[in-house]
Amino acid sequence: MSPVPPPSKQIPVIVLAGFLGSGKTTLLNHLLRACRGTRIGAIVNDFGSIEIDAMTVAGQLGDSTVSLGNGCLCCAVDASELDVFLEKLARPAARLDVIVIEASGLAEPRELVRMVLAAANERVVYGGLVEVVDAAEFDATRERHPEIDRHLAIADLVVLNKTDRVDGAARARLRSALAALAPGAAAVESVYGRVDPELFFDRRPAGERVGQLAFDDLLTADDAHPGAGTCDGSCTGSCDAGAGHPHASYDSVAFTAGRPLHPRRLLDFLDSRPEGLYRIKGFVDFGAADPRNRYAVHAVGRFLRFLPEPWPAGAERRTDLVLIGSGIDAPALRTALDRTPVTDDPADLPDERSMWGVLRYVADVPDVPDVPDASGAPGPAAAEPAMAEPAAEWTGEWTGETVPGG
Ligand SMILES: Nc1nc2c(ncn2[C@@H]2O[C@H](COP(=O)(O)OP(=O)(O)OP(=O)(O)O)[C@@H](O)[C@H]2O)c(=O)[nH]1
Repeated sequence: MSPVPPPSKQIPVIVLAGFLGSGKTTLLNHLLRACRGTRIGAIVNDFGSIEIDAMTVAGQLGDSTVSLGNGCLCCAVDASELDVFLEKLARPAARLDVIVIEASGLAEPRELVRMVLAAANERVVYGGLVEVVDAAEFDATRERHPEIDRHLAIADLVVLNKTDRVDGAARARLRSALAALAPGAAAVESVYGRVDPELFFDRRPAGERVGQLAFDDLLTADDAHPGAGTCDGSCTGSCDAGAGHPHASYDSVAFTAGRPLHPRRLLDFLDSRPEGLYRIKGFVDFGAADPRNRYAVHAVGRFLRFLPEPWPAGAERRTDLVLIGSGIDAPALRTALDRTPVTDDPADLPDERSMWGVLRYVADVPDVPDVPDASGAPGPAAAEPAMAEPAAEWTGEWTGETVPGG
């Protein structure tokens, strides 16, 4: 009997990687909003026990969004878990054109790529590795995590994000550093992840670059995950199986509160956060201090930003935060956070002025169009952002540029 031929149309699976806070979710949100009829399936692999990224991915996508939950996909025993999710997304009824896996900011992209390549599902094909780089934090991150060089070396597309946070000279320097680190990869700059979606939907960079990242290379790589096969995939960062991965030395703290937080006390907590606490993300309920809005909070390094957005209809009023850092005292952080909710003491009720500290970190949200279509009109999906973002002009112009040396 002859083997069953693979289906004619295979769905590219793109791995979207990048260090903590580099802008992966922002970019994925942009793609989902600017897709113009292209059907995208998203797999969000979050780190920490609350799935903040899954909550922020635009529109929630219903059946098309699969969050892998707590832990790091790269630690899964084998690719079977990923296969289950890919199977679900690749079924013909879902009619997807592309699947994007947003890796945890601490995932080892090589492992994720290997898993996609090894996927049993014949309806999917590996579509390339996109590495998002935070222009403002790149040097510091690279110092702490030299393995970033290894990630860039296998990238098919490098997105130099947050270029609004650096000047022209720094941008040029970063571009040439990335050219050396990611030879052969296309490079593109962006602000708030606003890259041309065509880069993701119509191109299959890896297919055209056989040799850069071949299946065999990955299977025989001698620097493979030393602990692969020993972790159940539910690690929260202290798992030994991840030794050698960026997350090996990281811990996460998940904090949930049903009571509103006191703005002043939360600000005190944030202003005094320890150096090693690299990333904070989530949603805050300030209760009576602003009953209309919940506040998305993002801290990356010393950068802090609050983004108010109206509470979704029917959403439970509560606070969910994930804190990720290295060398952090998790119990002490939890104790400090436990002190931030408002108490029953009437004198403790926040007033209007209590919000001033928070408002210092709220960005203006000018009304700018998203990536224009061929007619110059703003994309239709741009009208309904799921998460308020400080908007910025799209500067992620596709240059088709291949970095010298490639
Ligand atoms: N100034 C500036 N901020 C940005 C840009 N892109 C993203 N951000 C902000 O950076 C923070 C982190 O962005 P995310 O998209 O959540 O980053 P991430 O890589 O998904 O983060 P992890 O899931 O923790 O790894 C958020 O506050 C974003 O609004 C940008 O181009 N410029």
